[in-house]
Amino acid sequence: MPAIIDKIADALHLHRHHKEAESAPESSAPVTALQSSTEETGIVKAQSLAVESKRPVFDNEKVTVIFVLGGPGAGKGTQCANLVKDFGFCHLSAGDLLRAEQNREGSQYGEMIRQYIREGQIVPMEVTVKLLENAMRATLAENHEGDGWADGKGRFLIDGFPRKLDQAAKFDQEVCLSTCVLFFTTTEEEMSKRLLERGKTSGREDDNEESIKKRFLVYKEQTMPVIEHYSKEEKVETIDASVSIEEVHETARGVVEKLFANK
Ligand SMILES: Nc1ncnc2c1ncn2[C@@H]1O[C@H](COP(=O)(O)OP(=O)(O)OP(=O)(O)O)[C@@H](O)[C@H]1O
Ligand SMILES: O=c1ccn([C@@H]2O[C@H](COP(=O)(O)O)[C@@H](O)[C@H]2O)c(=O)[nH]1
Repeated sequence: MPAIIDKIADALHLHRHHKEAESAPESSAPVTALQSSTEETGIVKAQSLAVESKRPVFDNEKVTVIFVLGGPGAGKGTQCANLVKDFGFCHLSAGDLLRAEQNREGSQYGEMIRQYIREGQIVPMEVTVKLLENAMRATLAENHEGDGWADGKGRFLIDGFPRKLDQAAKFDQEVCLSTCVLFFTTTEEEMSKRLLERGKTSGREDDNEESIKKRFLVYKEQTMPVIEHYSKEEKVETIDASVSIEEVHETARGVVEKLFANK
């Protein structure tokens, strides 16, 4: 394991394979209780102390995870916001969680995250997967109201993740087996135009020409293999994102409706 990853894993207590009992598949071996750290927010918010186990933290029979992928600026965040209104999902953007951690006072990962994001590179998966797991746990503990949230159930749109094959494997095996991938596609030219327009007001350090080029390259080299992987498992729903926001939304809503109808 490279030194930086090892250091992060140590800080997150990942070498101990902590797991919690809540929402885990019933057939698995019993585990001991959850212990929360004193920290209110951030990566180490809720660490669990449990016996070694390889099962996912959340049971995919109860917790639905839909990954949302597509190139930078394809419109993932925009469509997630629409699907939240339609279906009561909890929308978790991996990029937003990383930016929040980057800006969290006292975070030991802040500077590292900033550098990765500026370069369009993928932050070491231990950090991102732990942020997602913590956010899911916190949401499930909130007693969220609405369809799909009774009796320990939940439904999540995980936006901009997994960006790399190793993240996909880690999340599916250790956090929750994903149900499907919504894959938004359009041309690089269109994505670039949208990002540069967004960059006029977003304040994002990576909405500039230089970072955008790097993000496209990382997307092609590292994220496309994730799409190919899930395509082989017949989990990918490809949605044309070149049309208007409303038209993309109609298609996306139809896809999710079908998915829930068959669940
Ligand atoms: N179908 C569309 N037509 C035109 N503009 C769009 C469309 N969808 C999204 N946009 C605009 O494009 C920009 C990028 O959209 P959005 O932030 O949803 O993309 P994203 O895929 O989440 O980006 P990133 O990967 O960088 O997080 C936003 O300014 C949004 O308003
Ligand atoms: O799983 C992830 C997701 C994102 N990143 C980094 O964040 C930026 C911005 O992501 P957006 O989805 O566009 O908000 C991305 O370019 C990566 O640097 C990551 O490392 N891992």
